[in-house]
Amino acid sequence: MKIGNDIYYVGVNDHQVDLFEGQYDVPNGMSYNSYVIMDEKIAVMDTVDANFTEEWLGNVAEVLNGVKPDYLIVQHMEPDHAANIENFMKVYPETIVVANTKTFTMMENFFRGMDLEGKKLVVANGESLTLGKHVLTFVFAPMVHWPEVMVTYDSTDKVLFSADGFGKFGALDVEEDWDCEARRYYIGIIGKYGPQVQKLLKTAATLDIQTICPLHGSVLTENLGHYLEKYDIWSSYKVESEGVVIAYSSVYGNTKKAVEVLAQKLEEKSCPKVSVFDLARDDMAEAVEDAFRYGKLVLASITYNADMFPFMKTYIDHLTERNYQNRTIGLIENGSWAPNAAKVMKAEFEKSKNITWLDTTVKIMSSLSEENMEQLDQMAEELCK
Ligand SMILES: Cc1cc2nc3c(=O)[nH]c(=O)nc-3n(C[C@H](O)[C@H](O)[C@H](O)COP(=O)(O)O)c2cc1C
Repeated sequence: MKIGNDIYYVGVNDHQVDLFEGQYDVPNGMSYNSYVIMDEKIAVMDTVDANFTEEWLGNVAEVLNGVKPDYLIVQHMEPDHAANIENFMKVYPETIVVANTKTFTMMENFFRGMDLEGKKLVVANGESLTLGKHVLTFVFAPMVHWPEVMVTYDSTDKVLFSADGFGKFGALDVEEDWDCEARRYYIGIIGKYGPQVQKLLKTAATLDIQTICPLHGSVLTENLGHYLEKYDIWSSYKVESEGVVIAYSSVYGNTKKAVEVLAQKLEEKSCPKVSVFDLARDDMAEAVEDAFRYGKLVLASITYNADMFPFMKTYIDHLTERNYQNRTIGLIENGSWAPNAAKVMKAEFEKSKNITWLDTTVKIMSSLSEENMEQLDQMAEELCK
């Protein structure tokens, strides 16, 4: 695939991956993107995952068509992109590896014994490399999402090679909505680093960008304002859409019943969107994604050894770890002798910024009482205000 005049896509699709980054379900697989810029000097942008060495080297060789590459530019050391640096250098030993100091340090640790003596070009933030027609400028983007990350701007074709930024789950041979899987990817993987992404967006706003080439997911060529706006919303922790997420943990079904009653009441009141998650069974990353997408959240948990249920604890950890803020939360607890889940769930958000708590907390003793039904009514009323 050709992008612009001299840029070629040489990435691969992965449909074998079981969990991406050890935790994310990727039903439509994953793509590991890599690009070749053919100019007077030839640059290869990043490598791919260790399971795709031959396929990727084949893609690169096809584009090179017998010519030797001059540079291998390494924007990010995470192994899904960087695993083949040594393999590449074995095939093309005269290549100069272009990276920043932090990247080279990580490279030494990942590839012990790889000798890059005389084959390193250490670049500084804002430094440029001229390939011929193409001038590449390196912009450091620490913690988007590792500390060594840099993105690369090609001012000739107005392309931003954005590393993991603007990436998504899903292989490129599967058609799917960008927003949904890019949001789940962003919130899950980069969500913690909103301020760093905001900083990068400010730099990006000063550049004339016509194409974004991320390391995962589609190359973005049209309507770039849409993607930039989404990244601005996500990285500033703003509410993206009106709606209520209800996340629950239930063993015997009574807390689940309360959640169903609440969801029905909200729908009767024409709540714009109600998104319900059983935290033991549904995709945790999607439940996290939706909590950041919508403005209101209800957490419903049984009391479990004077604490909340373990899946709920994990869920709240995922939220607070990613700086969950600027939102409204309501609580439903259940217990058969000393319900305590609401108190412990609330305490988890002590350090979270700008959380509004619903006045109504629903306290269930084993099964739903008439009073609980009224409380659920009040809760629905508050959520729909
Ligand atoms: C392992 C375990 C520990 C529990 N610990 C408590 C507890 O500390 N306090 C309490 O009031 N109930 C406790 N319960 C009882 C449940 O919270 C209670 O039965 C609740 O109504 C279950 O709701 P559900 O029908 O949605 O599963 C415990 C239950 C289990 C299985």
